Amino acid sequence: MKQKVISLKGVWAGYGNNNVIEDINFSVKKGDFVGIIGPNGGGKSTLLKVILGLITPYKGEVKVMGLPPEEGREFVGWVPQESDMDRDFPIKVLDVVLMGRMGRKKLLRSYSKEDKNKASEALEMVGLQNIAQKPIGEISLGQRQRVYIARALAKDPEILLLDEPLASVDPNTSEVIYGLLKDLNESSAITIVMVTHDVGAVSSYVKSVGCLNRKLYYYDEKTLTQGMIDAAYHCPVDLIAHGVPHRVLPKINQEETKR
Ligand SMILES: Nc1ncnc2c1ncn2[C@@H]1O[C@H](COP(=O)(O)OP(=O)(O)OP(=O)(O)O)[C@@H](O)[C@H]1O
Repeated sequence: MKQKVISLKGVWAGYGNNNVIEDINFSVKKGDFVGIIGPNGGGKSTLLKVILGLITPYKGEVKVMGLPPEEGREFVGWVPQESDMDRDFPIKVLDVVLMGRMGRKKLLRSYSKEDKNKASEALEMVGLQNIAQKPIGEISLGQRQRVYIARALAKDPEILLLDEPLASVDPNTSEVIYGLLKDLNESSAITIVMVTHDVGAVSSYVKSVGCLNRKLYYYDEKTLTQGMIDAAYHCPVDLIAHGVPHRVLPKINQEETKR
């Protein structure tokens, strides 16, 4: 049986008195590619932060690589949501990727030759080695997203967590990046958990899916049922998006849609 690399048991978490996610029971096996979808404010980012140990749950247990998340995140590459950045900030693409190496040791230190090699390899993996010396503010949004993925890969992660990596990226670039993630998952056996609003991408690229709206509807299967979607969104959502038909949606069972 494949090793569980992430495991959450009876996890409740939120901010102050605002409980956001409820009774989450969820595990991810090595080599899986999990897509997490759900409505705005449903708690998707919160779930990722719990896995990273950035938020301590009110109750329940979280393990990453069999360790408490603060220790397990040593093995996790993290691609956060694109945030506003100062385009004039004088930092080069390679410097951004090198930052991924800092997470490996708690102490600040200067970069070693190995760090520099790993950063260059990561840039090569995302096809951007040719712009290593460009200022980060001068590249496109799609390239920047690939740089952030390279920063996560520079850490040599076992697990990659991505929070809507392709929000506001054009469809062609999205396809390239999803293809890259699929390849990393298949050829480098990196386990991936990706939050996305892109149901079409979920249907084409991931191996298992979950819907999160305070509660997680996840059955460790390749199929996403209309029942799961309706339960999470509390309203019918058309799964057949972006012209990608029936990849994950089995024939809708009338009984299930009524549930
Ligand atoms: N730092 C914070 N402090 C207080 N409340 C927060 C904080 N971050 C998120 N929340 C609240 O927690 C709830 C869930 O937010 P979260 O970002 O996890 O949802 P999400 O599913 O990722 O949403 P989206 O799809 O819009 O990114 C929201 O009501 C949000 O306002």
